[in-house]
Amino acid sequence: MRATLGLTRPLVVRTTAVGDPGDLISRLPGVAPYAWIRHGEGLVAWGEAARVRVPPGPGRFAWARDWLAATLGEAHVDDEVRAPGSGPVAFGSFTFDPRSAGSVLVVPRAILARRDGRAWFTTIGEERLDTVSPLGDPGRIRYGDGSLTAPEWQHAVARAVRQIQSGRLEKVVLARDLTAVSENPIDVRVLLSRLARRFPECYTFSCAGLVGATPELLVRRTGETIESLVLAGTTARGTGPADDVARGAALFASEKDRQEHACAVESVREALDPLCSELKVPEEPELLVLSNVQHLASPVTGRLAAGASVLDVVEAMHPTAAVGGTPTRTALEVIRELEGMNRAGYSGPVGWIDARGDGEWGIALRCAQITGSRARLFAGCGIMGGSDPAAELAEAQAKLRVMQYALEG
Ligand SMILES: C=C(O[C@@H]1C=C(C(=O)O)C=C[C@H]1O)C(=O)O
Repeated sequence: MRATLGLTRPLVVRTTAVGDPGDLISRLPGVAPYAWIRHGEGLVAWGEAARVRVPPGPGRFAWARDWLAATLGEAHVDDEVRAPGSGPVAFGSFTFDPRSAGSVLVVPRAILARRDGRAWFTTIGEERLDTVSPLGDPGRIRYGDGSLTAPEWQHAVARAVRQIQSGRLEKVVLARDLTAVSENPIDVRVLLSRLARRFPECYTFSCAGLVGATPELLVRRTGETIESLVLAGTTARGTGPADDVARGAALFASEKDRQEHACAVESVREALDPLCSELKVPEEPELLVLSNVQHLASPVTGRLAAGASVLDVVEAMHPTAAVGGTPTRTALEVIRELEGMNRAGYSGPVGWIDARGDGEWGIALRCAQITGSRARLFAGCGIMGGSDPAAELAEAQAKLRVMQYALEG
């Protein structure tokens, strides 16, 4: 059930305060990096003190929680920082579909972190900071169709629209994939630095080969406080400032996008309400402008009623209607029927949790699964009764450009 990778048990963990480490990503020593960075703050990590595949099924989050409790609970921890993300941390990626294999939790051997002007370094066993290997450029990239060609995917969108119009469901998110092969092996660190530079307001992440920059925070838990940023409703960036503003205004005025957004917000409210003594959901969304697209966004905050860890909250929330649909169960069926692919970790929860139960988890969007010199890129769109398949394809392509940029520079 669990791999100890040659380390003695219990894990011996030490966190020490360090001076400003500079750019966190440039401190990653080599292959298989872990990362969670926004505006230059967050965690980078490497090595594996413990790693586990989480078995698929409805009880997967509870299983992961038990594994974590057993692994981190018995650790000997010397933590002079005592902040969210100090001491031992597990990075994780869960598949979108509870039936799919591929969910994983990893406790790295070394974690370098910065938050609110403090920096620290956590080690499990003998790990040092000084072994950065040279970065490798992926070279030329060749793209190929994923599971469906563009016309096939548009056809799937049209079928979803008909199902919505017939009353089977209200909203469904349909995604597509694209394959890429690079000339040289892909150095994840190169992708991470490009993403963090171009999308500073997104969460640039890396966990077990799943790499991306997501704008969507599923949940951050800091003690009793939780925060979430719900996104749904998208338009392209304009050709200039005036066009940008006009497109943003049109997004706000679009009945279809407002309704699509309302479905996502409602799903988050329903999931969080039973866990919270206080929950603030804005009445009106705001606009989140990224370098490739603009989204309707609703920042939600809450106070947890009783001792739920961030993973408990993730369990209650996933999948929100930002990536599944409304109603959830029917949307999952329609996704399985129409998408023709396994989403794997795309649109699943990705993030980290510490031994106190604090952590940050995003929805794995604008991402790719990287294996050697191959990448599988993903993007999806919320489909409503009034959706136009060609417009949805264009939106998916705009979202795919995030990872195309990361690969090509
Ligand atoms: C599904 C994706 O994005 C989601 C869908 C959105 C939409 O349809 O408007 C917007 C943001 C995300 O919640 C994706 O990026 O792949």
